[in-house]
Amino acid sequence: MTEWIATRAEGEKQLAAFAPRMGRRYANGRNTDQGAGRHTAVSVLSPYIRRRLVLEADAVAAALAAHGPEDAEKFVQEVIWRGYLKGWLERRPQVWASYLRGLDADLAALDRDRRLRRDVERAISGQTGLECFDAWATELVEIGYLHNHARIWFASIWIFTLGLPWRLGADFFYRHLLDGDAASNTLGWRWVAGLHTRGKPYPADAQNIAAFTAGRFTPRPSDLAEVTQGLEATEPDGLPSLLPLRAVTTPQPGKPTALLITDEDCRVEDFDLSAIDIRTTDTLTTSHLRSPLPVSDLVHAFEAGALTDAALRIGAAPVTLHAADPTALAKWAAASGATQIATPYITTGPLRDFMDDAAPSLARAGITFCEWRREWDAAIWPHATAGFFKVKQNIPRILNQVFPA
Ligand SMILES: Cc1cc2nc3c(=O)[nH]c(=O)nc-3n(C[C@H](O)[C@H](O)[C@H](O)COP(=O)(O)OP(=O)(O)OC[C@H]3O[C@@H](n4cnc5c(N)ncnc54)[C@H](O)[C@@H]3O)c2cc1C
Repeated sequence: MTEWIATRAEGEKQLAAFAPRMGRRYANGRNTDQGAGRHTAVSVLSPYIRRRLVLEADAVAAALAAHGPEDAEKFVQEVIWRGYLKGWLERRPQVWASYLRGLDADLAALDRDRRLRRDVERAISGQTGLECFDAWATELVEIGYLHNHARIWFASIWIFTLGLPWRLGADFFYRHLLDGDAASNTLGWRWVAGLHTRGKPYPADAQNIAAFTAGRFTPRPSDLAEVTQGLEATEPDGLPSLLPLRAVTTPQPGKPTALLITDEDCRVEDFDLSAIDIRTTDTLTTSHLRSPLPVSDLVHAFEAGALTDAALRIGAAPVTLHAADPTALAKWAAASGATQIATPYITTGPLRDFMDDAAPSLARAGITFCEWRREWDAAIWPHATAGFFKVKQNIPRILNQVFPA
């Protein structure tokens, strides 16, 4: 089993080690899934980037410094793709809410339907008999990471060959991926299903799998379903309308403050902490909120390590709150005399939902919930209104905003 060290220092060490490979080598090799323990053509930085133990801006700066804008283009685009998906879901949080409703319905069906339960159990335990799929299911559970191409093939086979409900597959990923992220995961599955770029589902193809797994897997074409249409018909109303970005209240200097660290962003030292009057600092564990089903121990362990590291870096004792009762947040802040909670911006997903549930008790206790939003997000999200193309066109402007001359 891979040993994951969930610290900023480890993430930055891996970033530095991968920087020489962020140029043409990445562009040419990134689509090949070499298998567990051999993912050297991609960075495997996602568990760090997901928690901002490594910043997107630092990864992009390293690529540009080592290779220049032309050769680093692919790597830069992939990192910005993450920001695009995050921004897209910020502008359409209804898609997250409908995922949750659909997942509840799918889990209820799983309880009722013995055959569905058997088929899902076979899929997630790697016992379908389809060698590549079974190997990816095992890699995901044992290591907590899958190559991007494997995620795409796996999702396509889950939906179209095995005919299983897509949200149960997304939930399986979310419970096991160390980089599990509401936007990247939900929208990744929706993209494969033909719900993101509507009408363009992704068909897993036997030849393509053989070519891009370096021959490790050679499924027969007849093993895989021919995909003639996606799941668009399940959402006849199309995509919900675009909402404005959520307004943010920034922490006020001078007000007694409870500083909250979550695995949404484990680099609180980047914000001007000296300007605020911090009365208490705590970490909040939230990984269990990813799913109604149990979340992998690897995910919990990575979160615990990241939170401890984040607290120690700012000289705070890593005291841990557990996100269970939303009213506990107001009690925790009030006990220290704080009138505001300060934390890095919380994006659409389970933690945001928890904070929404906490809002009434915070209001009753006179506590303002405040967030810092990073320049990286502010630069990308306004462009994340439709397809990636619009963001891609604006990459020079985005980079100018993040790295002013
Ligand atoms: C069905 C499905 C589910 C996915 N679920 C997640 C998820 O929960 N969390 C997650 O971070 N990514 C997810 N992805 C996107 C992508 O697969 C991973 O980000 C990538 O494989 C991470 O590996 P890496 O760090 O080696 O990537 P690299 O290729 O080294 O890329 C560098 C960084 O760019 C970002 N990135 C690269 N490709 C993508 C992409 N396609 N979408 C979004 N960001 C990208 C990541 O932050 C990554 O760490 C999903 C993709 C699919 C198809």
